[in-house]
Amino acid sequence: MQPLLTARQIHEGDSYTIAHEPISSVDLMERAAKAFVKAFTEHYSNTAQSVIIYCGTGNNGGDGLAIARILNEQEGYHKVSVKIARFSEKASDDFNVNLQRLRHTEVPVSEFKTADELGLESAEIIIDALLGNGLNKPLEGEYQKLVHQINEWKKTVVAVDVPTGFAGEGEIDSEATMIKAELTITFQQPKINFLLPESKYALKNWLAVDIGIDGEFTQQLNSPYQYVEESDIIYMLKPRERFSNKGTYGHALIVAGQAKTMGAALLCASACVQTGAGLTTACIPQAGLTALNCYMPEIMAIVREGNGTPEIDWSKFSTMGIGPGLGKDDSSLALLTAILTNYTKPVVVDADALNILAEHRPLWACVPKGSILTPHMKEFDRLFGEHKNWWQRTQTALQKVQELQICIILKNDYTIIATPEGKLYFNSTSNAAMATGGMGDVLTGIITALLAQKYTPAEACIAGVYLHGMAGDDLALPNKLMVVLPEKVTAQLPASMGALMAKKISGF
Ligand SMILES: NC(=O)C1=CN([C@@H]2O[C@H](COP(=O)(O)OP(=O)(O)OC[C@H]3O[C@@H](n4cnc5c(N)ncnc54)[C@H](O)[C@@H]3O)[C@@H](O)[C@H]2O)[C@H](O)CC1
Ligand SMILES: [K+]
Repeated sequence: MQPLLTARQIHEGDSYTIAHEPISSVDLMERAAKAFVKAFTEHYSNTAQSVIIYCGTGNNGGDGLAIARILNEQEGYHKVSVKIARFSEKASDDFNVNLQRLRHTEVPVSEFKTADELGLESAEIIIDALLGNGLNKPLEGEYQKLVHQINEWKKTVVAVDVPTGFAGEGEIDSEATMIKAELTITFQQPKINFLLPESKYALKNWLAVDIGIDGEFTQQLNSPYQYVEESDIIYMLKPRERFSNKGTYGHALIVAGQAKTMGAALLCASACVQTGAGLTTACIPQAGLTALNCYMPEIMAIVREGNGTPEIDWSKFSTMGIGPGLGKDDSSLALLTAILTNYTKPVVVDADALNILAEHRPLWACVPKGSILTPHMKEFDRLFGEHKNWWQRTQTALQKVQELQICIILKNDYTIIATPEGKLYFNSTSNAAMATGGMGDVLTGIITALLAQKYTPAEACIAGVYLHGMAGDDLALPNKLMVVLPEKVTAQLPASMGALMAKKISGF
């Protein structure tokens, strides 16, 4: 896991690294500038392009000055120039050192005291090194004017560490003034807010470059915010053992579907099978039985007849996934109530089952500890009330998982998993080609299968969300697909899991 740190913790990480590596702060800045330049030149390789670097007078500006020198002297970008915004008397020491160094190069440097002094900008690329992680209030005055001006030019902007005016954590005000950057090259770790949807106002793309901040130190800060990486899933993944049989991998029950929404049940149950549950039974309406048998003969059925609740032998099942296409009528309510009052092991609650929960608060007390709720944004707000922004949702999720002793999977680009230990895990796989109906049903099937195979609820969430996104990436990215259907993701799962297991066996 990569810990995601707040601005203050990032600053602590810098100071610790400076003191204990040891390295001087100006050398750390040089390392950061070099890492930025390496990524920049990979993306904007035409050295004949004109590049202007707008610098503040703090350390973000200091980075900008070092970047200008390195681009010019080491990378052959001869049309690099620098403009310094002298909006305050203050300048950091490392800014001053780098200004002296830059004066020994051919890079033209000019300064301005007000945004009005600027004429039209002729450079093709703007590097934003005005303010970084030191932002301590929304932009106003000259900074606000300057950032508006830069955005109006509609040039390609590449931000150093964070787009100026964008706060790395806390509520994002979509009305606030911030640089709109094509690419943000950030140091060491994505800032927490890069992973929330409102970051789209300032960031189109981002990438993180390693600048050698002490990893042991940042781990022990025990941040509640974590970024899930491939190695975490490889570590968690359990092999299929010799002499194992279907009983080894659990028996999952998928409670889903109505006559007109059988697709959701089929997608969910088939994903459960493909993720390796030893046995999968689907509790479906009579009308769906033929479809189920034709779609995937591996799945067994418990048939719901009319509006009655079927007999279920609770002891037979390792876990249950409930909700896709289930509907919210009285029979669905009765079925969900029967499950939650009779079954005590962790279950996965999705879709219509979440909506039933939202409308029947007394049922919440019956949700088995360790259960997993998988809402998208609207379902989340139906359950826990309206939220103005995603930061608020993350904080509510943190609070609710501890209160109810459950896990919550809040679905999005970087799906957020909240666990009862008070952690938020941000997933790093998936892509926009996967944004189609039915994808959530597949996720529920995957997570149910992992619970059946004795993964802990937190592991089932973290690994399930990762594998779901990974299968989608494995299909969409190499083949440049615009759209990936849930059924294809399901079919891809064994191969994607197998690829991770092969890495595990070969020691990565
Ligand atoms: N590990 C790392 O990530 C490293 C980061 N580096 C770079 O350092 C900056 C952070 O530098 P800092 O000097 O702390 O802050 P800024 O340059 O972002 O800001 C300077 C200064 O500006 C003032 N200020 C804050 N908000 C406002 C505002 N809204 N209006 C006006 N003035 C404002 C405040 O006084 C700030 O101190 C980080 O982003 C990286 O780019 C290091 O180079 C290496 C290690
Ligand atoms: K910046």
